[in-house]
Amino acid sequence: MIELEGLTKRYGEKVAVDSLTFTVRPGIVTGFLGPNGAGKSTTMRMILGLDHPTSGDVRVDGTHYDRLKDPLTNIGALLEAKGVHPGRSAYNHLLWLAQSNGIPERRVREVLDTVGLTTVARKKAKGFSLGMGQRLGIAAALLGDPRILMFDEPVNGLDPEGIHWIRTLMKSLAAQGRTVFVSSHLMSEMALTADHLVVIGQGRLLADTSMAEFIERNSRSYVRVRSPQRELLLDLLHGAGITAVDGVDGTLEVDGSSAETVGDLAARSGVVLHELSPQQASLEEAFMQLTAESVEYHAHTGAPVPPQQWGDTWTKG
Ligand SMILES: Nc1ncnc2c1ncn2[C@@H]1O[C@H](COP(=O)(O)OP(=O)(O)OP(=O)(O)O)[C@@H](O)[C@H]1O
Repeated sequence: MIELEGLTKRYGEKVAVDSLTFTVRPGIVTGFLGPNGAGKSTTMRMILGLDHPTSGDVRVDGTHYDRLKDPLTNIGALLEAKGVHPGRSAYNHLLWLAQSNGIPERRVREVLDTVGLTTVARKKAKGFSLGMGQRLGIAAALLGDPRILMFDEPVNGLDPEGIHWIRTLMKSLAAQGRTVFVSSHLMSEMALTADHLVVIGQGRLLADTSMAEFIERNSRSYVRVRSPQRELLLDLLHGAGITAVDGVDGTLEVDGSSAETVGDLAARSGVVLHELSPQQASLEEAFMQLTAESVEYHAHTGAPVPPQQWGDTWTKG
């Protein structure tokens, strides 16, 4: 479990992390989302004791990180896929980490196998691709068999097979009862991986909710209808008190009504339909729109969007 309480980090005038209070629980994958510069990496660095909070507190399984004995056996983290001496092989990098944390050498071979780097284990890290570097970072996080795992943008640089692999890995680690905390700015990726979401914007907490609740609140569902008798259909819908708006290519988008209701209504009046399909707007669209709005606002006025405003839009959908 990771517990944050009023966690705050200022860099001069800049408030990078602003009074964050939330708990990351075991047994599930918790996604940590927010646009670029929202404060995700700074928060993760404070969890690992790499940055000191200006105020507030953060605990890893009830203890401050710097009081953990052999920290790799409590919490494993992938922060950025650098931190590896370029002249050192993957094997030696992991061996060095293992020895400094009291971890047996056989574990090095196990994690290399888990991440699929066994065949290149003796190659120097400087020849590694971005994806291989990510896998090595993940191997290091797994080395101490920790109960808590934290990944900062783990799919960066991975190909589709690699993305699928890390998604499956995170879910299986959570299914083993571990705490899995993973940051991303990609809503679509999180929708496939996370059970719970913590969303921040400009350092502040905007949402701390289950994925199911988040989807229900933020994805718009509607029925797309296409008819050669569009005006007649519109009159029918309005007459029945059903709202429809213009969609793409002459279609209508009907909110708050089922496909069955619209189909029955049209059939009773002999209106021909060429399409009748339930639609669900993706969470990625909602996330991109909110992010884009905030970026655009910055560009036009130079004034930051108050995080609460973003949060209100976000949570009310
Ligand atoms: N060492 C530092 N000195 C000054 N400002 C910093 C420092 N580290 C981070 N910041 C600022 O704090 C804010 C939060 O940055 P952070 O890297 O935590 O965001 P992020 O959500 O991880 O972004 P990204 O998705 O782009 O990685 C940004 O405005 C960043 O410029």
